Amino acid sequence: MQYFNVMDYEAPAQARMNAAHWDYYAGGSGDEITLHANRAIFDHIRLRPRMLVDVTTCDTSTSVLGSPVSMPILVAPTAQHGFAHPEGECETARGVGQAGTLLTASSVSSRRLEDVAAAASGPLWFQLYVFDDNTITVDVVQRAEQAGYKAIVLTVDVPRFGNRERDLRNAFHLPVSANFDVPDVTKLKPSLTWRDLAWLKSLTSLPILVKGVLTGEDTILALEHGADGIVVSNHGGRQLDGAITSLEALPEVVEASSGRCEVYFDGGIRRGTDVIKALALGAHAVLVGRPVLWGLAVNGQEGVRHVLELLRNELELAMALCGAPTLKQITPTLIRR
Ligand SMILES: Cc1cc2nc3c(=O)[nH]c(=O)nc-3n(C[C@H](O)[C@H](O)[C@H](O)COP(=O)(O)O)c2cc1C
Ligand SMILES: O=C(O)C(=O)c1ccccc1
Repeated sequence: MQYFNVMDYEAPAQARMNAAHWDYYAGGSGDEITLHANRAIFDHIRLRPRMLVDVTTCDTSTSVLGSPVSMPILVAPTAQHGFAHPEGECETARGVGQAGTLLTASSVSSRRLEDVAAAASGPLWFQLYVFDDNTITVDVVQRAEQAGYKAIVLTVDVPRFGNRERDLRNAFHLPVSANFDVPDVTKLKPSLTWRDLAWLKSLTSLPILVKGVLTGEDTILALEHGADGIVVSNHGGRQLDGAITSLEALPEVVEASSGRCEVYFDGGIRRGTDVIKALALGAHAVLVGRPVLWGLAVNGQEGVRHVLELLRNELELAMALCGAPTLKQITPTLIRR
């Protein structure tokens, strides 16, 4: 089997995995309208390439909140990598490190955050879910800081767990996280508000990104409450079905941020040309969720590395064909109005 693009990993990953675990990874909420729209929207955005620019070398390297990475393509937090590989997030971390980029480790993982850090060779961010018991948050944030994670990514689009009908049909329940002793990880704190961001900031000196913002209004609130970065995301179509796609939301978030913080993007990235479109609309970098899990399931760290390397090579080619040999040259003029 040869893998020419990241989609080539999807069916082989499904074939290797338990069916209920596959559905958990693949699925969205409700009618999966937002899940599908996240992909479809990219087809409606067309590029305006420029010609006769010297593209002998196209440089994909950048830095994210100060950490150098080989490409503006990071790994999104996804729960329970143990469904895809016995070594779970430790194996993912090895592959991500080989690709020279950054892993956002989920709160809800098969391996402890300290073990993931020990396996990593590149920078890490820690994704935070807040549960009712504040002592869990205090403990996990301090441990992440201690273990060398470079930022906290607070996910704000799960006041309640989305309606994942595939999981209901499969009678699938998430196992406990290796990180903390919470019996039901889907019972997040529904009373969480912007004011808790200030409390979170008091717990750590790490920068805090807010993940799951889809409006200019919330971008302004996030910045007012001390956010150091935004991740535009609809949670891969797994929370509010019918929510706006991340790509549609991106311009208003970028505008509302008015250059005060780095704006990140996730949802539906499967091609280098998807990356260039998100960057042209103002994303500093993108995060990739499911394709990394496919690579992990098919071929462990090597699969993770290859999925990321495929995207990097496609981005590099797209830069050349757009006449944008540096990331700085990827601007809104690349997008048809
Ligand atoms: C199986 C799975 C588990 C996820 N778990 C988390 C999580 O623990 N925390 C979080 O903030 N987002 C989680 N997400 C959302 C991803 O971070 C990301 O927003 C989304 O997957 C991006 O879309 P993509 O899969 O199309 O690239 C999860 C997504 C998937 C598919
Ligand atoms: O499955 C998810 O998308 C997810 O983000 C999540 C939320 C709470 C617990 C475990 C995973």
